[in-house]
This record gives sequence, structure tokens and C-alpha cells, in this order.
Amino acid sequence: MLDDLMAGSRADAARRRALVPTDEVERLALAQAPALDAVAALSRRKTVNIIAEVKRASPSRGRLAGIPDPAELATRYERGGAAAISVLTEERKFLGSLDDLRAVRQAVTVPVLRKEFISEEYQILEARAAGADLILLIVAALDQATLVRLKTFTESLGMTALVEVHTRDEFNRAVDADSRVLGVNARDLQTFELHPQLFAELAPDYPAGVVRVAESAVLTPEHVRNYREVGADAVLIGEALVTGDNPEATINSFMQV
Ligand SMILES: O=C(O)c1ccccc1NCC(=O)[C@H](O)[C@H](O)COP(=O)(O)O
Repeated sequence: MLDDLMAGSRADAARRRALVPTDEVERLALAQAPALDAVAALSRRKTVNIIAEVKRASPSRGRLAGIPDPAELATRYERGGAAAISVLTEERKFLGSLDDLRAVRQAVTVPVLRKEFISEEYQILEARAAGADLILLIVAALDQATLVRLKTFTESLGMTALVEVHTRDEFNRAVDADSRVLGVNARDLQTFELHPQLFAELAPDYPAGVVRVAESAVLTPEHVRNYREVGADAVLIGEALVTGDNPEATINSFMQV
């Protein structure tokens, strides 16, 4: 699954690069206002900070929500108290786009994450050109040299990398890469099973100062409380928000735990 997602994203980026070459995207990226400080935003509340995701569909759940106006949804997330907005820009399985990201950037004042299957600098330049403050790097999909190179490139543009892991070995690689924001995704990418206890197992081993993000498997306030009690600074939530009818109230209830 991950190989397919990476290959699809790479092919889509190649198609866009044929229309907009790297030097043009770089010019647009460098013309943006400076990226917002995601580390500060994701550790601002001492209880828990919510990263609210714009997610139309997924490989594990199929179609989740139409989301005709991602900017309006993101505005509701921000009104509810979200610390950051995650926008899935992957086109094939998640039905997202860079247009979604641009629209969200213009609508909110909190940091915006480009959630994409990134393997090359062009995709990071695209993210910055669209106004993203954070990008996702999935350790399972990158060898260590590429992980470090892409993270360094991200930071050279003033952005932050959310470095995502699914196992202890990947966690150790993310720490070695000097990750400042490190996410443990509970979703097994082969079976799609959810393992929220993985975050609890790894949380004690985060180096001081690294932002601890728990990803996936949050449907109720109790799930947020469980993550918070074992040390999450931030929790990334998609499905529960896009399938409910009142995202402001849902985020608010998640922040009260
Ligand atoms: O969501 C999926 O099915 C999925 C499959 C393969 C790779 C990534 C996938 N999801 C990306 C995410 O990390 C989630 O969208 C995010 O953590 C929010 O999860 P949830 O709250 O469970 O929607």
C-alpha cells in the first residue's frame, strides 16, 4: 500500500513538474510569507493540541465526506480551537489536491500541514509555494540518507517536518534524524489495523523538547484523554471530524479532556 501511494504521488508530481518546472515553483516558494512556527503551535497548550485534518477519503475507509469547501471546514476547525490544520493533498486515494491546501492556507491563521507521500524536493517546494508550514515525511518510505536530506531541505525553507513512524525501529531512525516533531501513527499501513498502544510504548523515549504527536484512532474524547495521559502534546484527527456534523463542538470536547 505504501509503495503504491508513494509511486502514485511521485507520478503526479512528475506530471505537475512538466507544467510548472522546478525553478518556477522555487520562485513561488521563496516569494511566500515566512512559514509559521509549528513547534510552538503544537506545544502551546499544556494539555493537548489538536491537528484537525481535511480528509475526503482514505484507502482504509473509502469515501468519508464530500468537503466541497475545504476552506470553510478549516475555518470551523480553527474556530473550534485547532492548533494546526492537516490537508491531505494526495489525489488518487484521498481525493485531495494542492488547491485544497491553497484554499485552506488563505482561510486560517494557524499552521497548515501538507499531508502527502513525499519523496523528493519538488513536492516540498510545491508545499511551500502553496503556503504550507509543515510537511509529512514517512520514515517507512525513505532510506535514512533521503530522510535526513528532505528534512534538511524542509528546514532550509523555514518549514517543519512532521516525521511519522509506525515501529520502534522507525522511531529510532526519526530520533537519529534529529526530528523536532515526531508522530506515531497507530494505523498499520499493511493491515490498516489500529494500534493506539504503540504511542504509549514509544512516548517515554522521546528526547526532551521533541513534540510528541499521536496520529489516528481518535473517535471520542476518551481516545484523546488516553493519548494525553501517556504524554501526547498533539493529536492528529481526521475521520471523527469530517464525518461529524459539528466539528467545532467535537474539537472543543476533545480539548476539554
Ligand atoms: O487513513 C488511511 O486509510 C491511510 C492509509 C494509508 C496511509 C495513510 C492513511 N492515513 C493517513 C493518516 O495518517 C490519517 O489520515 C490521520 O492520521 C488521521 O487518521 P484518522 O483520524 O483515523 O482519520
